[in-house]
Amino acid sequence: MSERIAFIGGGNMASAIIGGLIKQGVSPQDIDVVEPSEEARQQLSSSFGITAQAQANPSLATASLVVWAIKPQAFKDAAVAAGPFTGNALHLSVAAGIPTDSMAAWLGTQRVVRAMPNTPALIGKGISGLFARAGASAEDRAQVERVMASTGEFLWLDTEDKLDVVTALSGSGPAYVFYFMEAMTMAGTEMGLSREQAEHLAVATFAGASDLAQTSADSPQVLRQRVTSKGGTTFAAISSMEDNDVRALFIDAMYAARERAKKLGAEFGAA
Ligand SMILES: NC(=O)c1ccc[n+]([C@@H]2O[C@H](COP(=O)([O-])OP(=O)(O)OC[C@H]3O[C@@H](n4cnc5c(N)ncnc54)[C@H](OP(=O)(O)O)[C@@H]3O)[C@@H](O)[C@H]2O)c1
Ligand code: PRO
Repeated sequence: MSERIAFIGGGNMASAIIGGLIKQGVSPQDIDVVEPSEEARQQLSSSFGITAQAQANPSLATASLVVWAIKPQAFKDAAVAAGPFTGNALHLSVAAGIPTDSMAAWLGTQRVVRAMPNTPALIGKGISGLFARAGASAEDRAQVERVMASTGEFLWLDTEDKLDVVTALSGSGPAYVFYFMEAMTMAGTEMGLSREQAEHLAVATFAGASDLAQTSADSPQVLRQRVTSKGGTTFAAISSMEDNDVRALFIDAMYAARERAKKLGAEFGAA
């Protein structure tokens, strides 16, 4: 990758992608970042040696790819500020909800792709859903794949609305996993383990179970059944969860996340 890449927004997700690109051999000198927060600019400088700009400026015109890594709420204003300099670039957004229709209208180009990554991207173990607008060429898609591969796995979606589902599942998903880790740690501590012991056991359990699910030919359901001896301890725990409708509540929570993605798009994507 010898092309220049500009990031609009230099926070968590931008840093995860930039970290992956630099590990892949991209020079920090080929990366521009627009980031209004001084603290975030300092972080980019100390982590990656990148001197970020406080606002959009004509130097963005040298970028062949612009990555939009800002909150949906800030997208339109940022697009209006940077759009005049980026007309010739391919645009890749990681923002939840904001539709490519809006981006195409704000930026005056059809070369728009959306990605929904997740924070394990920070260690190259993310997974992203990707959707390309019809105006993005095969080479545009290939360029996006090269960038997103630096953060982990990716899969292409055939319709844009499925990105909201990916957002609810794997985009927000790490938070669900951490939430369960927190609950397991809390329970283990209440029952007499030290906090460190309980957290260690919870984190290692998720890591081991995830590796097992990834490498096994069996489904998560079968793997769960293998842990669950009839009349045993796991059976007691799973029965308690089923009696309390934990599965249904969890599914409700994911619908709430998808709904929020749609609302963010409708509210902040309005042209
Ligand atoms: N975090 C995740 O797990 C995750 C996963 C998938 C997708 N995403 C998406 O990624 C996007 C960014 O999320 P994030 O977690 O990286 O947020 P973040 O850490 O808050 O980073 C966004 C950065 O953009 C800056 N910003 C605000 N207005 C700007 C402007 N006009 N031009 C340039 N930069 C501007 C913010 O500065 P201030 O703080 O000063 O406002 C902030 O530093 C969101 O749209 C989110 O939906 C996030
Ligand atoms: N973080 C962003 C949010 O919570 C998008 C997916 C993960 O809105």
